[in-house]
Amino acid sequence: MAKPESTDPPLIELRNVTKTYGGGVLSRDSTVALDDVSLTVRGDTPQIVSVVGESGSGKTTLASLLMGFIAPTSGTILYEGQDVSSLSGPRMREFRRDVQAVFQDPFSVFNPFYKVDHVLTVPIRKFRLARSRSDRHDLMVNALETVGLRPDETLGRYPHQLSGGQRQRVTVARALMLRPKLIVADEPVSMVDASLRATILESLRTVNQTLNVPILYITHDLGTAYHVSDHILVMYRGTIVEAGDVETVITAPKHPYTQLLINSIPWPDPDRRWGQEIATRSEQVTVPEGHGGCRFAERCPAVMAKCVENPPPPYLPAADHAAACFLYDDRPELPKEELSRMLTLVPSGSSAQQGEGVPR
Ligand SMILES: Nc1ncnc2c1ncn2[C@@H]1O[C@H](COP(=O)(O)OP(=O)(O)OP(=O)(O)O)[C@@H](O)[C@H]1O
Repeated sequence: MAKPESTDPPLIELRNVTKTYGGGVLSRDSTVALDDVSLTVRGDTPQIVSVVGESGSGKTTLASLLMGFIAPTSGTILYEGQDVSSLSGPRMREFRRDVQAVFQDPFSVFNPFYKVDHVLTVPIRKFRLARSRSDRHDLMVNALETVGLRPDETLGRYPHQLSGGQRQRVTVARALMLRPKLIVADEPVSMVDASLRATILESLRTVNQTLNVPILYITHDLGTAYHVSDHILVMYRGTIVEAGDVETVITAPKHPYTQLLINSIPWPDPDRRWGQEIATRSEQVTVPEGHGGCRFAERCPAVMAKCVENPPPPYLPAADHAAACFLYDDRPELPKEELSRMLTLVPSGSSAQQGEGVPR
């Protein structure tokens, strides 16, 4: 059953955010990486939400905006109801603590000349998380154990003495020591061997379930998204084209882009029927260059005349399942800013207990 929605302002809210790189909005050289996206991330629903889409679809841009690393070209980003661009020093510090990142390259946070401990002690000092040496040690041990690492085999070592998977789990430990309200993991397993991916994703799952930390998992890999997440957002060229419960979206995708994406993947279980029949064209349509309609029109096997006139709003082809596609224009329309509300409507199904981790 859905939890009653909290009246507190959401942790982060994107309102009509567009991000354009290079040359200004009207320049021919500019790239619209994110196009008028509205999204709400509530910190009180401990879910793992995956953001999937092919390379260049705007996933990292979305993540960077959510973390305040870059500013939007237009639109507003709110942190607990306050415009991020006007946060005072102390509020910015809270924001930086509340939203933690786990990056693609686990090497990027390690200095090869310092022991692994350094990566953990820096945030402890910066955010004054411990009162004494032994407090600090307990904090590190606790965090490492939560992500499945043995502290005696991790502390005191140099980065090169750990495997890629271990290093990435140290970065997860580092993030969770701060008891964040959200972890944004941007392709956290793409640079490690396939054999180590499962352990990293498992550690994220553990953090999510034992400490109730919501996680935004950015990936181009639908397989891991399916296995690890509760909900999924599918992006195509800077827009969210489909969103919903992961099982529903993967097994019964509605948007032709998601259908193509899913059908192009060799799923491991041949007996299981993934995806759906791909929607096909019922009318002959010429897609003019530079049209202002659906960004997927050029590639869409089901393109219709109206698709090149206006961008489709998100419709609700099924309960808690949205697709921005005119194939569903006989279904209720979901106001764009409501798209992400779906992420809070369906409970995660996890039996997550409030964890006993590090006190805030
Ligand atoms: N700093 C930048 N300067 C110019 N263009 C950029 C910059 N960062 C991203 N872009 C462009 O914006 C678009 C979206 O990029 P983004 O990195 O957000 O996509 P992505 O979905 O994360 O891709 P990938 O999966 O390859 O990381 C792409 O066309 C990209 O080339």
